[in-house]
Amino acid sequence: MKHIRNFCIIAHIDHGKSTLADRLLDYTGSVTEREKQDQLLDNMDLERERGITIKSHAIQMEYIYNGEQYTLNLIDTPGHVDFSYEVSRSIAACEGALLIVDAAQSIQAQTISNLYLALENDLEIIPVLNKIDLPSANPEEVTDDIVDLLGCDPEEVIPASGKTGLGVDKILEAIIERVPPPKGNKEEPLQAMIFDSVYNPFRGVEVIFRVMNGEITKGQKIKFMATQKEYFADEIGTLKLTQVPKNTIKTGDVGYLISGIKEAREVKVGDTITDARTPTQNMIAGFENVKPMVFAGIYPVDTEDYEELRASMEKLQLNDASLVFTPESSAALGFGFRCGFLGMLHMEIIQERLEREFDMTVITTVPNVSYLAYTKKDPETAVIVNNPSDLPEPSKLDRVEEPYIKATIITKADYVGPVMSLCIEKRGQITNQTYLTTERVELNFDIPLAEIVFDFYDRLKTVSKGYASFDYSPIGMRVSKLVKVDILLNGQSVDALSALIHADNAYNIGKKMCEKLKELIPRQQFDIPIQAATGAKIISRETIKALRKDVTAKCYGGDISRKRKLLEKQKKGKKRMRQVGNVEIPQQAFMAVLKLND
Ligand SMILES: Nc1nc2c(ncn2[C@@H]2O[C@H](COP(=O)(O)OP(=O)(O)OP(=O)(O)O)[C@@H](O)[C@H]2O)c(=O)[nH]1
Repeated sequence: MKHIRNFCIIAHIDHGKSTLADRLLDYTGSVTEREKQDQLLDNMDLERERGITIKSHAIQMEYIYNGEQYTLNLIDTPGHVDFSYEVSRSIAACEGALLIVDAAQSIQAQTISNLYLALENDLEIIPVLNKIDLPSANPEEVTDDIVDLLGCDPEEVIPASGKTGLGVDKILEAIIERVPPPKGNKEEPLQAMIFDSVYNPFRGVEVIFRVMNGEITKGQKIKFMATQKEYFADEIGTLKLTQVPKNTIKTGDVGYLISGIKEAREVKVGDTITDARTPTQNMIAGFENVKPMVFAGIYPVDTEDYEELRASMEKLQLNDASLVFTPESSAALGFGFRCGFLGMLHMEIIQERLEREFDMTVITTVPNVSYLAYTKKDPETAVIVNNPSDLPEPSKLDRVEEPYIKATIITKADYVGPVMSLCIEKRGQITNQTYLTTERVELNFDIPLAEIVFDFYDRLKTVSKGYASFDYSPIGMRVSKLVKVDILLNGQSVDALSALIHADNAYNIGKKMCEKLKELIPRQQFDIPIQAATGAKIISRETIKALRKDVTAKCYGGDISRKRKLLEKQKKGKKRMRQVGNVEIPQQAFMAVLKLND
């Protein structure tokens, strides 16, 4: 155990985490030339394209220092707020963290929020000043920022470059010297924490764990404490670039486990693995069932594809336990599913995977967060509202609660005004404002999750000209005045277009919705009135004028190739249209409420 070091890398997005991780692997000789791909740790196609480490993995390196061999387990942490629970569990599996700060960008919101997580878990922090090769680097200033943030000595900050490899040796030295070896007792019953799982269609779910106490042996009968399920440890081993099977994984070490688990749902990140016969009495603290944060309806474009969509979603769920769905039906869209996602990025990923892996074209409805409603009849029992149509009638409603988050924003002093206005427009309450330097300010807000999951980040980028970084964490439910805004097309209410909106904004948003839908819904042979309503009250109205005859006439005569192009364009456009009553609605219209400020 004395020769094991478990560490993770925490950084703001794009500060060079993956590049530096690759360098560490290189330097310790953990990778052969052949195995070198440009971003070793990001091996899912989608991840690579987006440049975001979606799933955390672990990798083991061997390093000889002062004549002694050390095992270094690098535990990768996902870089997006949607996956913050996984980050917290990965951090809990370590004793130390490299805190990487870009020498040109300095400290950003994610640097701070990840740092807090690491400090809560008592990790030893090794500050790394990265990208010092950049001409725009500001090493002295940024070192001062780091010293201020951590209260450390300037000498503790390691200057480095993932690009040139400078400083990598110093980083490895610091990991061995400064990060404490794992504690734990090998005589105690097995107690290991699951911090990740990977789905393999041939071998079943691969569980990634860190042994806290005791040890795990191949063939041992084990139990997962949260799910109460028992398995045999068919194969265990350590994670190098490939899996290396072993007979035991000892106290303090990190490994993988394969035991024929077919569904990702059976493996819960944060759960404790123990021995089935002599179980530990203590589950590792911090286990939580991950809860979806954002809900949306997913419907097949073609109603006949419903069963196929169900089969595809079930397959997706096998390898993505955080995706949840229940059947629902909509008067406008027919049969589909109400799906729960960890966040907007997760939702986009699922939609994209449905298209790529299953060739399903789907209509997604306006996403919403999960509310709690209490009725006058039973004001103690919460009704979970994941769909606007689940909201009880206003006359029966006692109160509604919505999820709030604590937001951390770091920006330049020049943009404090616009950033504050944006937060206030989004119903945020400022709780703190700290000048990190004379130039840079940290702002804290309590703000409803519903206001930030959609377009907040884009708006923030615009008002700060890109000089703002942002991160958040949930802080619970608060009472809120919410109303359901319905949209009527041709006098008919289209349930899939309804949205839950704060009462003070209902009129404004209803009006903008009508205007946006007028832009998005193609003109047809007849006038289409668009109305927004709360309850029986119409709050806004627009009309899509009927097509004039001579517009269609354009399709006749003239150049044949042009006509074909036009037809093709129409066909493509059709792909994501839904006929509701006698009105054709394109996919964008179902998302209109998200694009009101475009
Ligand atoms: N000049 C210079 N560029 C670097 C250095 N390290 C990383 N980069 C570049 O910075 C960008 C981001 O690097 P990544 O390693 O992907 O950053 P990351 O923090 O892993 O990003 P996420 O995984 O998306 O959070 C890439 O374009 C890298 O080529 C460095 O030391 N010097």
